[in-house]
Parts: sequence; C-alpha cells; structure tokens
Amino acid sequence: MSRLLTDDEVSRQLADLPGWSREGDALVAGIEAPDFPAAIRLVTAAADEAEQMNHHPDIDIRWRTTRWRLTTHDAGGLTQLDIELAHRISTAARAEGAVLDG
Ligand SMILES: C[C@H](O)[C@H](O)[C@H]1CNC2=NC(N)=NC(=O)C2=N1
Repeated sequence: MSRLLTDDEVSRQLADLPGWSREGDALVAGIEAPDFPAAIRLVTAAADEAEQMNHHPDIDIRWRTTRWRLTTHDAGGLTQLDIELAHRISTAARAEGAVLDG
C-alpha cells in the first residue's frame, strides 16, 4: 500500500481528481469554502478521514481558503494513500459547497 507510484500512475489518477495537481513529491490543491466556518468544518472532516487512514495532510488555512499538500513521508514520495486522501478531501469539500481551484 505504501509503495511509490510511478509518474504514469500519478498522472492517470490525477485525471480523476479535478483541482489537484502534482508539485514534485506532493499533490496540492487550493480549496475555497463559502466562509470561514465552512473551511474549518472541511478541515475537521479531513482530520477525521486522515486519522482513519493514519495518513495526514499539510494544511494552510487563510480565512476561507485552505491549501493542501499530500505526500507520504515514510515512502519519500507519492503513494496510493495520497490519491485516496485527495479523493476524501474532495468529497468533504463538495459537502461544504467549497470549490477546488488547483
Ligand atoms: C507512525 C505513523 O504510522 C506514520 O508516521 C504515518 C503517520 N502519518 C503520515 N502521514 C503522511 N502524510 N505521511 C506519512 O508517511 C505518515 N506516516
């Protein structure tokens, strides 16, 4: 589960993750929520998913915009865990009416 993905595997799976892009060894996205409480609810929902997965995002919070950075520190790059967490964050973002803007 924690083997590094090939470049092809990453780009093929990114096609199903609108708003996410690759920056070196990480997947990144900016997500704009309708307001600050919605942004914090999104962070809380993502925290629950991250705990379940034992896989944790780096998050920058600025008013209603959150920026996300996913990588697998233990493996030194991108694994399927990052792809899975990106999907879960996107689902939580949609539930809050937030917009992913890359
Ligand atoms: C010991 C523990 O399972 C590891 O440190 C987990 C915790 N959360 C993690 N989160 C992320 N993003 N990458 C990891 O390699 C990682 N490792």
